[in-house]
Amino acid sequence: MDSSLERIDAYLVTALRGLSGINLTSLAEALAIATGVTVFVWHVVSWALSPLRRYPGPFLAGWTNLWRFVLMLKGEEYHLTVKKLHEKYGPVVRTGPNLLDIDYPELAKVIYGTDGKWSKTEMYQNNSTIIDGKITYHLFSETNQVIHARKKRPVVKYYSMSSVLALEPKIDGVINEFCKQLEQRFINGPAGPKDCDLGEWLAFCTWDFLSTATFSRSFGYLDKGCDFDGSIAIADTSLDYFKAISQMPFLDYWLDKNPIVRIGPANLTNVTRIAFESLMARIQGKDANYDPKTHDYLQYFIESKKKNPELVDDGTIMEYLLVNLIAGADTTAVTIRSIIYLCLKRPTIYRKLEEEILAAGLDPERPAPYNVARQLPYLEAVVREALRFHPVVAVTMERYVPESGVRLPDGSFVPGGVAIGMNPYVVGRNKDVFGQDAQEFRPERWLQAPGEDQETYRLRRQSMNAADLTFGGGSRICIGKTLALCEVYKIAATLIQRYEIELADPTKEWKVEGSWFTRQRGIITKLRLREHNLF
Ligand code: HEM
Repeated sequence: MDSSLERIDAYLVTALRGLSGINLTSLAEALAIATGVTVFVWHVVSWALSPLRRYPGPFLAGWTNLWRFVLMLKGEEYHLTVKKLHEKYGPVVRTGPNLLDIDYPELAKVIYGTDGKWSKTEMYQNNSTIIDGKITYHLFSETNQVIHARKKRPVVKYYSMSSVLALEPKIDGVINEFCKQLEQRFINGPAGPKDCDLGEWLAFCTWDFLSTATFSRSFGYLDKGCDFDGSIAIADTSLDYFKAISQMPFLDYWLDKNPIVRIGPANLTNVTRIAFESLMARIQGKDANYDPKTHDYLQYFIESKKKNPELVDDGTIMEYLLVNLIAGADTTAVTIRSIIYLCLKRPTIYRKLEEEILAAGLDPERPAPYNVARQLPYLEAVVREALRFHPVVAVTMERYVPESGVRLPDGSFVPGGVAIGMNPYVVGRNKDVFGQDAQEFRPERWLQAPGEDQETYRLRRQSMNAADLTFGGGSRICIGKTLALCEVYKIAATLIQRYEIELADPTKEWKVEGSWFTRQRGIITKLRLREHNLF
């Protein structure tokens, strides 16, 4: 035993002597070169063997995801660049070593289908939190279709039309507060009328609305008139992080999910605290904000736990609460901003919309009822067109091709495991579906044209509906679509019937930031109460 230890000892000494003879700088250089060569060879081999080699796209994108990561970091450019690439290369563009961005509306129902075969890629997984040391995914970020279905089943019915309409009194309460604040601050204030950053106020309204609909407690942005706890700004920063990191998802494990030092965007601490406090108070029967006469999502989720104890626990309820707030507030604000701004920029369209809303016989003292606003054909056309023209989500919504592969309309075959996706911005401008003027904002495209027969209109509308990915599609379609549209119709109709709205400087353009939520800034307006509202 002793002699073998001595032998190992002697061996180590010799080895160390040998190492000390080597120039450490040369060793480091050699290692760096070897690593570089290995990475290079690996890239060349992967590139040469890739089944996606035949598809056109930016040269760098075929080699590394850094191309799209950097593009996203730059901000506003992503969807515009991808659109230009489609104009240059056609319907299939390779935007990553394993990613194709396609503009084949006829495949929308296949890729975003209900059969559960096309799963989301890892790009979604970064939108997650660590709970008890474990990364936890929610309805939006869960990529496993079976687990996703298990999460969705207990709550999906609470987003149906009847459940949403049961919340209408709550929506009305927030719209009344919104109008009260606008009038006090920008119309009837002590210093007289003032310009209003309507875009910013719409965010205060939709955040307060979502918290009221979710746990009967307003965050208080409308009352305070500012992002007083910084949550709206944190949500923006988190999305900026998410949009870039989702292009190279593994980076998230070094940054946000780093177990040693977390290097990610700030957490939505205040939002999480309020959600947690509301849950605890409600379970203990001490929630003073809750009026059992009108339900809210927290109550729906508690009900779902009672009915499905094997699927829903308090942790799952927290997930449901937070995803409502994260996914539901800014998205709705972006949509209402688009409706108001895009129409105000085109006075003929705005006047037509105004005339229709003013002729609808709405009670000027109350927020527009959803069932009336939803029946206005021109408002419907404007909402559809605003979502198409300025989709809230303008990234490639990636899905993995199932094992069986898929044949594209150009005849080429894409094997299983490749990531494919469509971008609502690109597909929404497809000229075959939306017409030669797809680049224009023209709500009339959603209406029957003069002289167009009923059947032609039906088919045209059907193909536009099929290509409309503004709320995603299939089993992963936006769960909050009905809730969002109820809010959108009510707020747009109420604002237009109650106020004369003008852009403070009609020559000024808004500024669009980002692609995961194309949020806009700089919608500065002048508001005046309409005569009939001077009660
Ligand atoms: C006008 C407003 C909204 C728009 C345009 C919108 C858009 C979208 C889109 C495009 C997706 C699919 C993303 C993908 O597959 O990559 C999505 C998913 C989702 N949205 Fe929305 N959304 C809106 C409002 C809301 C609201 C109000 C809520 C909740 C209260 C919500 C909750 C969700 C959730 C949970 C998902 C993931 C669904 C799943 O994967 O099962 N959204 N949304």
